Amino acid sequence: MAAAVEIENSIRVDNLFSPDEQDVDMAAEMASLSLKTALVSPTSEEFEVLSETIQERIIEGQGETIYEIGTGEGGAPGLSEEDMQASIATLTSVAQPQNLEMVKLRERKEAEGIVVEFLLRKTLEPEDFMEVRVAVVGNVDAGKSTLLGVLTHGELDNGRGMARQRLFRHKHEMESGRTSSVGNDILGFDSVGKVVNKPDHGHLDWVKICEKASKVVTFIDLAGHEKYLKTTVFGMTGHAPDFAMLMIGANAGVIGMTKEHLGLALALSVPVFVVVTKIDMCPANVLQETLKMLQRILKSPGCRKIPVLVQNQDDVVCSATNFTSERMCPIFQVSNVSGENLDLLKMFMNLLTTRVKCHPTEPAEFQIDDTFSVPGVGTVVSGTLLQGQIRLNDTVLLGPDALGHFQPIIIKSIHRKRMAVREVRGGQTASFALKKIKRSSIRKGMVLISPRLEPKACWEFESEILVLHHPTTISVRYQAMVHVGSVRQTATIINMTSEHLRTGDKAIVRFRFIKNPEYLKTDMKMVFREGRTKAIGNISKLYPHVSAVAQNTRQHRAAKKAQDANHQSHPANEPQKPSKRRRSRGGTARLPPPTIPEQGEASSSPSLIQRSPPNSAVTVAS
Ligand SMILES: Nc1nc2c(ncn2[C@@H]2O[C@H](COP(=O)(O)OP(=O)(O)OP(=O)(O)O)[C@@H](O)[C@H]2O)c(=O)[nH]1
Repeated sequence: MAAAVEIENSIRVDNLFSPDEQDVDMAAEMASLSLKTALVSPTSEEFEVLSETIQERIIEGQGETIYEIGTGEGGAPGLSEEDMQASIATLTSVAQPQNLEMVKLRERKEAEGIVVEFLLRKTLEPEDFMEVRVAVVGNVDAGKSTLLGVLTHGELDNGRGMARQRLFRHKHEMESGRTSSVGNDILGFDSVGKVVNKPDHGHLDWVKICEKASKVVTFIDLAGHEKYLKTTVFGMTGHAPDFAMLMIGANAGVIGMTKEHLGLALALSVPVFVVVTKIDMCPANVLQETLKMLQRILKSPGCRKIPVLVQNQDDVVCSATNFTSERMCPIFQVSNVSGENLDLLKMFMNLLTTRVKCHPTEPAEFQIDDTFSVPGVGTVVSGTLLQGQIRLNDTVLLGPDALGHFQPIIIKSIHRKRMAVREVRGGQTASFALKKIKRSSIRKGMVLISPRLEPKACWEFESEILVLHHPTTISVRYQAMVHVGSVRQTATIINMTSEHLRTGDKAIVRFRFIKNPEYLKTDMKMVFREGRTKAIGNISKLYPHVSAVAQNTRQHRAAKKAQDANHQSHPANEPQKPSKRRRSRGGTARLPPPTIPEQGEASSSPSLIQRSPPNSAVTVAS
């Protein structure tokens, strides 16, 4: 018996300290894969490991990856023509059984031969496609709507607003030539990166695009005019863009709302690329001036970006593959009239991948950015699935309502870009038809959420904020609009770590929503604004809403008593009751108006990113 134990133990010890043969083999195969000649003539085991590695990379890249041949250990980069052909043949035999299309992106000469990069992209089912969301921002007349018209409809502009006509949604937009609402346009790429948009008499069939596409880029076209800034902020927070495309007219340069929009993208940590338009009508010296100014702003301590002028396909591959790092800022120079460099921009968009990493096992979380009542279908909500997966007939929780409650609801049907599908994954936008619910009981900012998350709504939250601009000072009881995800609601400052806040000041501030409790999470980015007053922040603490029943427990009464005693010295921190006069008028409970009147709202006041302390993420020397 004792001997048996000894033997058993010795086996265990052996196992612990010396890897078994299989592990040794595996390690050797992995090591051989890092050689630059790994694909020239792999053994069957090495081939197996290569297949698995590529499969993992495709899953990680949500359907695609870029593979470089000719670099690695074993000497200076580059392979002979013969070795390169053998390597490409190996990669092809790995790709084919996995249903991967191979597209050569670029080839370069190195010290010992050539290096080639391939895009490997999975051919998806007709009802599936990868998704990337790009928010389009920039000053009025920068050419935003025109560029989207040209990209999505494949016809150049005439310089007098022809291309944008296809995108305007309202009569007043047709007449004024100005975008006023958040618009969506899509550009589909097939598995080899060709554009699949084929307008039929000027009309785009989204379902056809999605069926043919492996990747669909959704443009969130945001208004350039200052009076629509509220809509623009909502587009940047509520539509969860992966990237922001900042458009600048070459002639006009960095003017008006350009810095404001750049600052917004920086504040929300959305990677930015710049498109300078109208190069066909801009004198060379003016274009140089615009580029110089732009580069100076991007490199300034507040932005700390690395501007990269994209001039050829090499630059495109290089900037697209490094773009997810927020530091890099590719700059394109295009003309919507002559079409110059539009192919580079399209190639870049084809290579972008969503920043949301999807783990289907995570509990679902969907933020609602719009609601509809569709005849014959019923109530429909649209928005973005931030994590997890939602399938047809799933039961999810909808909320919070005015009392902070969430109610179970069944998903009746799902559309992605107007196409009926059976499921949605994290990072994708969708519309859901919901069973047994009136549209009027749903508001933007509500969520559909997995019951596993046991969601709680909150009236109050704490945020570390930085004031980007305020003409005077902000104090307790100040009210302004809070934007967090698709939540857009006025909130009141009920206390903060400083007595007053001026432009450039930082503080921890406790807010209270005035109308409804909301579903929030810590670390969400928020924008707090009223007119030109703006602050940005990171939510650091939530005060979950406690229902009336729960509030009546003995512990809660005791806690409340203690809190009341505390608040006696700070009456301003009390949640407010409506005044008698308001109650008699049937008014809702609101806190008094801001103590600081809005002054000096002249258009010359500093922009969002002009004044903030050094090292803050958004200080830009103008
Ligand atoms: N010559 C030339 N004209 C252009 C180019 N791009 C746009 N335009 C013209 O510039 C004008 C303004 O373009 P829009 O696309 O409406 O500008 P926008 O940025 O969408 O403006 P808002 O919707 O108000 O924010 C139109 O008359 C376009 O025809 C270009 O590359 N070259």
